[in-house]
Amino acid sequence: MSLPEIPQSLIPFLQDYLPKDVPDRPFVTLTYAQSLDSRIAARKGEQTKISHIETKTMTHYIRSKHDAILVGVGTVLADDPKLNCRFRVPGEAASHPRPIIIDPHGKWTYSESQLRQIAATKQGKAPFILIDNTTTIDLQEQSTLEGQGGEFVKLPFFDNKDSPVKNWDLILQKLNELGIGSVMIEGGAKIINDLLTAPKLVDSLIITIGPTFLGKEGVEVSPISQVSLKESKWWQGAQDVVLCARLNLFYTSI
Ligand SMILES: NC(=O)C1=CN([C@@H]2O[C@H](COP(=O)(O)OP(=O)(O)OC[C@H]3O[C@@H](n4cnc5c(N)ncnc54)[C@H](O)[C@@H]3O)[C@@H](O)[C@H]2O)C=CC1
Ligand SMILES: Nc1nc(O)c(N)c(N[C@@H]2O[C@H](COP(=O)(O)O)[C@@H](O)[C@H]2O)n1
Repeated sequence: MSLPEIPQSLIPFLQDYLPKDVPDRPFVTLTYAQSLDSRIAARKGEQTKISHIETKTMTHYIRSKHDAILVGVGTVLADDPKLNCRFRVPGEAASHPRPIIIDPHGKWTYSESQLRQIAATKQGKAPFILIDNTTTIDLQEQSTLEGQGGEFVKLPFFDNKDSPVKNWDLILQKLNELGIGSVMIEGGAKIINDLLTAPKLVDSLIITIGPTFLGKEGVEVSPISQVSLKESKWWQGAQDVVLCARLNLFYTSI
């Protein structure tokens, strides 16, 4: 499916929040779509459409500006996503980000995924799958993945079981070594909640808010502690609003 043109007013609106060079790690954009009651899915393990076609196109425009797109294993298991870029500038080739999947225990089977089909048909890139050093890799899976240009990448995740931020330092350092200059992090909830409290690691925050309540069974985004934002601004579309902001280093109370 190809997407319609992006609303022209979104281009200047997003400009200051798109990747630039940052020292020693990739530029990090945290971006997702949520309901009015801060849910990103209606139920655990379920994919829920929140974005209007306008803001979906925006997401793909943002994908086109990043070297990589990262999600957790909970998201690939629930959504079986494509993680490619379906936004086209007329006359230009597609600019697909590299999918990065965090799957320390090796729970996801790449060969059965939609991502495999996407890579096989050159509609996107094969992923880099980040697993723990101690996790055994299935040789057939490895051969399928590597044959398409993807990789299993080992990291000592389990050494930092109680410190998601330490793991994020490792992840971003590894992406830097892999030549990734910018990464768009789409979720899911665990990752978003962790990163909302890591202002030193997140350069831009872009949230789409749709006019819906997903209810108490929904997958909630709510960081463990208070988080305040700076440089925030809003865009109003036909259905959704979009917030661009940056994370404040310290919570500022009134
Ligand atoms: N509306 C939206 O924009 C989006 C919605 N979603 C939804 O979110 C839900 C999935 O969210 P979750 O279940 O929270 O899963 P998740 O996608 O955040 O994955 C969590 C898992 O990833 C691994 N992981 C993540 N960070 C790690 C770290 N720093 N170190 C080691 N391992 C790490 C762990 O195995 C963890 O259990 C799905 O229902 C999906 O549809 C996902 C992305 C965007
Ligand atoms: N921007 C946005 N709006 C929604 O309504 C969503 N449910 C999501 N979900 C994210 O997009 C991924 C699906 O990507 P593909 O279309 O398959 O490429 C999904 O895995 C979530 O990360 N995003």
